[in-house]
Amino acid sequence: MTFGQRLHDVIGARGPLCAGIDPHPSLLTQWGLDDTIDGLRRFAGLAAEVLGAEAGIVKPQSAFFERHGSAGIAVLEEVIATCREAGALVLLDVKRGDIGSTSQAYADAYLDPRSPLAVDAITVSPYLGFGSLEPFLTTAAAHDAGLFVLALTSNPEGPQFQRAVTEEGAGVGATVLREVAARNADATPLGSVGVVVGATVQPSTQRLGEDFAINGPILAPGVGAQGATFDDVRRVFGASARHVLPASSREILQAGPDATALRDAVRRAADAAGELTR
Ligand SMILES: O=C(O)c1cc(=O)[nH]c(=O)n1[C@@H]1O[C@H](COP(=O)(O)O)[C@@H](O)[C@H]1O
Repeated sequence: MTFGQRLHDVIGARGPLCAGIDPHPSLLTQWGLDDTIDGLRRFAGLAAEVLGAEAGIVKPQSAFFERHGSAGIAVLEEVIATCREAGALVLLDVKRGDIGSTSQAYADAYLDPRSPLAVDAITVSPYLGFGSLEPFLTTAAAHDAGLFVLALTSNPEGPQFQRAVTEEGAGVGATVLREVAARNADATPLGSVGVVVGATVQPSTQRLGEDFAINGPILAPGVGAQGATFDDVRRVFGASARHVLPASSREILQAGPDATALRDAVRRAADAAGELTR
């Protein structure tokens, strides 16, 4: 079953919320935990158990695990397993992208089911050119995994490059959207190649040819801590909002460490996200 098919099914069953697991040191402190491997294990363990049982998609942020070294990566492996056993798809946020031969090694690390870090999908960066993503695209297709290509990111610095115009006269972000749409042509019910477009972006650039009808999923981070709301998702994406995975990390996680409060927070977010598909 392709990633697009699995995603379509999980959205039908649980809704489109993408709940992030970002073990920020400040959140560990807020949960009464130390910024140590033990603190990370307890934080991420509870988050994976609760979010994995409620959200359709869970998105661990790799850097917050990597900063604890190899023991942190081992916790990430446990988080991936817990979420998948609980029925969620795991989208690992690693934002990889390199020359083709190196990208192949990254693709093997995250998309080949034989790897201990294999997940359902990862985030990738097209800064080395869309063609540099070919090893990711081929490997993802071979293993029924998914990709989310950065297009118009949620951070305020993004437009400097992403709204620049290429030699062909299109916006850089629009070019990413177009390339992804071509990859998803003919896929049913949903393509396996997604894009990242922040829920915070200003919908001012239709003149650069941005078209969100990519026949694939649109990851929209920025809901909550970065100031965007679920209403913003509807406003930014219009008719394409039903293919959007609104993503929120800190806003949900700060409800812990009480498991019931955390569960309530993710359910509230999942309900609001579900409204977008109606
Ligand atoms: O690829 C991402 O996940 C991502 C892309 C983007 O444009 N903006 C963005 O915030 N993210 C990630 O989404 C998460 C947002 O976290 P919160 O701001 O706490 O909800 C972080 O892990 C970011 O690294």
